[in-house]
Amino acid sequence: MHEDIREVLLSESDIQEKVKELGARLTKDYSGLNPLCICVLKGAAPFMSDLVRAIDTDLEMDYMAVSSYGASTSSSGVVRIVKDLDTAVEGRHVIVVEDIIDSGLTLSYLLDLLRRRNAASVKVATLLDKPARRTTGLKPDYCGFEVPDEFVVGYGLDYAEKYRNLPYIGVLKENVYSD
Ligand SMILES: O=P(O)(O)OC[C@H]1O[C@H](OP(=O)(O)OP(=O)(O)O)[C@H](O)[C@@H]1O
Ligand code: HPA
Repeated sequence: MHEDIREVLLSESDIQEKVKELGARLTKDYSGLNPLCICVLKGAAPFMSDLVRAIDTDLEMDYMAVSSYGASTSSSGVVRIVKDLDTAVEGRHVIVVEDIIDSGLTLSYLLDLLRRRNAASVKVATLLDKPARRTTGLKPDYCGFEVPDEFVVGYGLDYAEKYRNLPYIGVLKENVYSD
């Protein structure tokens, strides 16, 4: 285990088992629909990469990067597109793939945008959901795990760009924040 981690919340095998389960549900729901899976960079990249390999039907992949104006997404709710999609979403069945939904503001913005672009359907698949912090009415359609109101890292999730490569999800030791 990494020396900065206080506690592992979800082990590598917990995550991989859940990814298989979500992949099986998505296979059933999207067979024949050629869905467009949209990865919200950077955090969702490991989940997206594992999830698409657990989906056994034709699909396409695209990537979007967003960032908040000013202090933080959670306070302003204003989101800027840093990298837009290469694919036209009009008429497509879209699955937005996220690592975590916290306040829900990033996703609310993205869902609005995709609906305005006339996607045939827009659903959300997230590995983690932190409902305690939600400021919007947003609920994921496919969710791996609910997590408590703690800052989590690993499997794509970072603190100051670190820990994204951990194969598990954990909570940092207090001294990491003060160092
Ligand atoms: O529900 P919210 O409060 O909007 O928070 C969730 C968003 O925050 C994280 O991204 P972040 O902006 O940290 O970028 P990253 O994926 O590049 O780490 C995460 O990947 C979600 O996109
Ligand atoms: O708990 C979290 N960890 C990392 N990034 C995040 N972005 C929103 N919530 C989190």
